[in-house]
Amino acid sequence: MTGRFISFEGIDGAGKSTHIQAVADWFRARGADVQLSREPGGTPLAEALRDLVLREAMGSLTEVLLMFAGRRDHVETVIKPALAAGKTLLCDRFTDASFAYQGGGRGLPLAVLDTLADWVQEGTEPELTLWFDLPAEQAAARRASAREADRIEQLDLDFFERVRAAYAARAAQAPGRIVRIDASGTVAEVGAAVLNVLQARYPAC
Ligand SMILES: Nc1ncnc2c1ncn2[C@@H]1O[C@H](COP(=O)(O)OP(=O)(O)O)[C@@H](O)[C@H]1O
Ligand SMILES: Cc1cn([C@H]2C[C@H](O)[C@@H](COP(=O)(O)OP(=O)(O)O)O2)c(=O)[nH]c1=O
Repeated sequence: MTGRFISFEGIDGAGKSTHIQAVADWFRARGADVQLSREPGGTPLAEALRDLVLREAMGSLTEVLLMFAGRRDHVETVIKPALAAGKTLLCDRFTDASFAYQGGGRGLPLAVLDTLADWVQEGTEPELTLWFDLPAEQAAARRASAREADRIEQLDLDFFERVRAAYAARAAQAPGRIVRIDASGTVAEVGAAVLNVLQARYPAC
């Protein structure tokens, strides 16, 4: 039995977390065994690494190695077993975030990221990625009224525009997997766009 692996991406404040629960409800209403997870994090070890990476000052290469170290543990101990058990695994961020943040934002060479992704994922890849796309300025305004900024969220608008551009480049390379959601509308409008994608993608559900 092989489950479904769906990831949620976008710059901080784009609205991923707001919509992931509705997607879980949509699949559950259709009989799926849904499991939610997130990166960085998703296992006790990876959550400990998340605390470090979002708080401690470090270089870009250290940052990406910690992201992929956590991802390896997550893939091995959570994602692969969930898919083997036929579950629908919804993950708040996955490897596209490393290409966007550490590749686009920090400027690390994409060849390094490709190698890390090959080693760490061993072919485990989302079948669908919902990319919540929003201008950096609008995302920053949403974040400002919602929460205190962590180490990465404190970076400037230019950083987040580079991250956004890197997501766009990833989407252009994987048009069958990554679906862009215009996240600039109201919560209801964005939610409707998400449901449209699900209905088109899983008509038999
Ligand atoms: N479409 C929207 N319009 C206005 N505010 C929104 C919208 N979607 C989410 N928000 C708010 O913006 C903030 C960030 O949303 P969140 O879902 O946490 O983003 P992310 O998980 O992508 O960082 C939250 O306070 C949320 O309530
Ligand atoms: C998975 C991943 C996340 N990140 C960053 C994006 C976010 O700024 C941060 C934490 O992600 P996230 O949990 O989505 O933050 P929030 O719920 O506060 O929006 O980690 C990377 O830089 N690289 C990665 O590979």
